Amino acid sequence: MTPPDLDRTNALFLDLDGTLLEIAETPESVVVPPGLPQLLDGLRAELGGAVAIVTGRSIGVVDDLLNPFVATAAGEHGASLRWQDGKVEEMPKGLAVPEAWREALVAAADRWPGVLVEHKPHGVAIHYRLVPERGNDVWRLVRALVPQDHPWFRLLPAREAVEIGPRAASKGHAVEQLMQRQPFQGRRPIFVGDDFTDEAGMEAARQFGGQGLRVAEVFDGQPAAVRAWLKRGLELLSSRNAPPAVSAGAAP
Ligand SMILES: O=P(O)(O)OC[C@H]1O[C@H](O[C@H]2O[C@H](CO)[C@@H](O)[C@H](O)[C@H]2O)[C@H](O)[C@@H](O)[C@@H]1O
Repeated sequence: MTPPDLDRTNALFLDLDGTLLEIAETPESVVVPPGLPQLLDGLRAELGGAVAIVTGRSIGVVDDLLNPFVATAAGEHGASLRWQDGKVEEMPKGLAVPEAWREALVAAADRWPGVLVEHKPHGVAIHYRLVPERGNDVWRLVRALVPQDHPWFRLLPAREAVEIGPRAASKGHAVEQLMQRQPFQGRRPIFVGDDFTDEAGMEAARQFGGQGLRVAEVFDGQPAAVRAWLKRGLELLSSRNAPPAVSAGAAP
């Protein structure tokens, strides 16, 4: 499948890791390609503001990574939502994983060199990319901590990681929320993602008459190809907006 040409009726919902950014060995070692913040800013200007980052990262980390671009964003898989006017909503407010779980994960990471714990305001991720052979131990531990029927929290499989986060949060719900307000309302959403948690975002985009694009299927698994598509999209949108060229000698 080839990705669609962007047009002015679109809204963009973009996942970060594995979609806009190449996967790195650790969460901190991702590299933001030069020009990406400016590319996102240009798209936002051409799409009347309708560009959102929908990610598992916290919104604070998104700001650090994409600086100086300050995104409309859903962070922690939809547990927090920042609207275009900068207002942040937490869903549900004040809910964070129990300290005892964080401590158990940190203690395990101390015992298992290479296993990393990433704390977030609502949730926590535990990564085993550096030591894939620890994957089973990590999963056993988180399953013991978080019962399947826990009323508030649930496990989310991630790429060489597993996360514990609020049960009520989902990227699909985040897209639904954003689509109900300007500047997204009434547009045709395109959600681009690479991971299990992105599927709900893609489904929500389809429900609103748009598309969900899987990086593996549409972009050969390459974030660079996603960025190239966005760059072409920006050129297309800007050229359609440009005043018609006047050839020499033509009437003004
Ligand atoms: O929703 P996303 O924007 O795709 O974020 C999902 C998680 O991405 C990060 O972890 C993943 O990327 C790391 C850097 O490339 C990689 O080292 C790790 O193995 C991946 O699981 C991030 O650290 C998490 O907080 C996000 O939830």
